[in-house]
Parts: sequence; C-alpha cells; structure tokens
Amino acid sequence: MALQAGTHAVGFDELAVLKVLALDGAARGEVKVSSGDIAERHDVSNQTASRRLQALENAGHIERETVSDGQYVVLTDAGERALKHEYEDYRAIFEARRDLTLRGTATSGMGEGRHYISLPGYNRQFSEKLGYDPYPGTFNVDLTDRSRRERSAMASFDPVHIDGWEDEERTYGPAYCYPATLEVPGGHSASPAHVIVPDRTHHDEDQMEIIAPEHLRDELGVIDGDEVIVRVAAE
Ligand SMILES: Cc1cc2nc3c(=O)[nH]c(=O)nc-3n(C[C@H](O)[C@H](O)[C@H](O)COP(=O)(O)O)c2cc1C
Ligand SMILES: Nc1ccn([C@@H]2O[C@H](COP(=O)(O)OP(=O)(O)O)[C@@H](O)[C@H]2O)c(=O)n1
Ligand SMILES: [Mg+2]
Repeated sequence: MALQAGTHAVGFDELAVLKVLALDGAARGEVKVSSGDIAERHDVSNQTASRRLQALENAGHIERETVSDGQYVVLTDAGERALKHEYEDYRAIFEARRDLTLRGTATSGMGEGRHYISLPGYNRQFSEKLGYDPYPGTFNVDLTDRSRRERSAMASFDPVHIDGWEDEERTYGPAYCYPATLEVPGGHSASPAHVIVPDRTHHDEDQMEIIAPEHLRDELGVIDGDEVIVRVAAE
C-alpha cells in the first residue's frame, strides 16, 4: 500500500478524494470544484474536505487555483503516480497470475513413458515447441485427493499442443503440455518442466506425468513415496 508521496504522506481519505478528482477529469486538465461539493460526496464536513484538499496540495499531488466561487484543481504527475500505485495494487489482487499448486508423491508407472517420449514423432515437437529435448520418460506423481480435484482448474490454462501422428503401423494420439515447476518441500526445484497429459493414457486423474530435460529423480533426489509439489503456471 503506497501512502508515501515525497516528504508528505497522504492517507486513504486523501487518496479517495484524489480518485474522485481524477474521475471528474482532473488527471487530464483543470476541473472546477468546491470544497462543499467534495464534502458532500465524501460525507464529511466542509472543513474536513478543505483539509484533505490542502493535504493533497502539500503532498504535491494536486495544484490549485482559487477563484471567487471555488477552485480549479489539476492532478500533478505525482498525483497520477499515486493513483497508479493503487491501480497496480488492485491489479495484483484481481489479475495476478494464479499458479496452481498440486501435491502428491513420486511414484513408478508402467515403464511406458520412456518409449513414448523417445518416439521421433513426439520428440521433434518437444524440441520445437518446448525448447528442450526431454529426458526419455515421464516422472509420475500420485496426486492427493484434493490435488486430483484441483487439477480440473487446468482446463482454463492454455497448453502447448503436441499433435498426434502416425507411422506405418499405428496412430499416436495428441498430448498437452503445461509449463510447470517440480519442487520438493523446503528444498530444491526443477524448471523447466511440463505436465504432460496424453490424450490416450492408461492412467487416471490421480496420476500426473511430468517431463523435463533433466532426470528429475536424480536432480531432486526423490524416490517413490517422497512428497513433491507441482506448480503449474497459469497462462
Ligand atoms: C507423449 C505421449 C504420447 C502418448 N500417446 C499414447 C498413445 O497414442 N496411445 C496410448 O495408448 N498411450 C499413449 N501414451 C500414454 C502411455 O501409454 C501411458 O498412459 C503413460 O504415458 C505411461 O506412463 P508411465 O510409463 O509413466 O506409467 C502417451 C504418452 C505420452 C507421454
Ligand atoms: N524427466 C524425468 C522423466 C522420467 N524420470 C524417471 O525416469 C524413469 C523412466 O520413466 P518412465 O515414464 O518410462 O517410467 P515410469 O514412470 O513408468 O516408472 C522413471 O523412474 C521416472 O520417474 C525422471 O526422473 N525424470
Ligand atoms: Mg512415467
């Protein structure tokens, strides 16, 4: 929360007045106001309204010119910056990227990940679209019940599409890759990494597969049963 402005700090009450002045157009040029009007809109006495305007002027947030029936007010650059700071705070509250944090334990799968990741039809796309050549295999995570439910939030993310393809013998399904970081509690993390969701899979929702350029077990020192945290980056 930015209440500092130069040597004179202004409080929330003054910022509220500053916002209303800006809404009236004082960020673009002079607007005519009276302390009576400001008082009414902020439900305070005339005296309080005058004091707030004075505080804004002292802080260098507005410039004023008094005329017989009121005053002309314009926001200074510092005043605009003070409002922008508020704006950034609200942006952080409402628009912050919300990474999805999922928890589970390291587990061994069916030993098929290695085969699929190594297939040239997929491998070529990983290099092109993810920017790295993945370690041949998928690091499997057995998600907690809660994380298994929460992973549905990934539906709103925008994954990297790995296209399906075919060779002489069969067709291979598409897969979706979500940028992620793999962590061990209170310890190291590995990035880049991606959650990979093959269209055709033998696993249920409670299993999550991760690919990365590194051998994650070695990199993070995990064995089956160890707790891991997957942070899926919101796009
Ligand atoms: C990139 C990729 C593509 C896959 N495509 C297919 C597929 O076309 N058909 C299929 O039956 N399984 C496919 N699988 C899924 C595997 O059969 C299996 O569900 C899983 O990846 C095995 O992982 P695990 O060995 O770690 O247990 C694919 C897996 C990956 C990673
Ligand atoms: N980036 C990766 C990919 C796989 N792995 C591990 O490499 C091995 C081979 O992967 P895989 O998918 O064929 O095997 P399973 O997951 O079926 O056990 C497994 O032990 C994975 O956990 C890893 O440590 N780091
Ligand atoms: Mg695997």
